[in-house]
Amino acid sequence: MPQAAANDTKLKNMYNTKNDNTKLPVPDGQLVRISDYIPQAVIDLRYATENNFTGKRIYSSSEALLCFGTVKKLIKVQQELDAMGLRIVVWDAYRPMEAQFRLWEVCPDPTFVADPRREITAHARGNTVDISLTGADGTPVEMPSEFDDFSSRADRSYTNIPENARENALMLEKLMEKFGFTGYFNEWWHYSDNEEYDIIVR
Ligand SMILES: C[C@@H](N)C(=O)N[C@H](C)C(=O)O
Ligand SMILES: [Zn+2]
Repeated sequence: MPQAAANDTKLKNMYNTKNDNTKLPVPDGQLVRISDYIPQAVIDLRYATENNFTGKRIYSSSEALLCFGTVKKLIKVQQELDAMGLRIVVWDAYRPMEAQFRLWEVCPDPTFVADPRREITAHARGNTVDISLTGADGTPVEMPSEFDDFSSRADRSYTNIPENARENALMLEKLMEKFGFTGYFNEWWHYSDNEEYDIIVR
């Protein structure tokens, strides 16, 4: 069987690894731990640390969660990266609305933080991820800016940045789009799944 078909079969047969004894298929809207399905991913959940633009720990848990439907797409992205010796870095994933309000208090600028008073924001839908890349040994791949660099360096015009950084960000963008994600113009790291799910929070 060709590799791509084998991977699809594996995805279709995927079960919730946490409750494996139940053998129940996981609904696409179920929030699952990314690391359960993509062990190669580097989980660096910044809002679970003080290393973020607020300088405070916003999340009590360091688990990076996404809807299973979105994780299935991210698995395909990682499978292509495997062949290049690269790993995804997850800087943020599911973000509860309370956390969105805390980020908004510190940076009430809708260019860089979605306004939680207006809508259920993208990260709170469980289908949005803040992502970068490392090499196989965890060495960061050069990108246009640091995470949450709230300046024009972060936008997808990819101007006034080193050529390598532009090429790397564009490679990631092409791959994410191939598997059903759309990037947010003002932040090269922020991608939403083109599908939305009826989110099931554990
Ligand atoms: C705060 C930043 N990491 C981010 O995710 N911004 C977008 C616009 C959001 O808040 O949804
Ligand atoms: Zn984001």
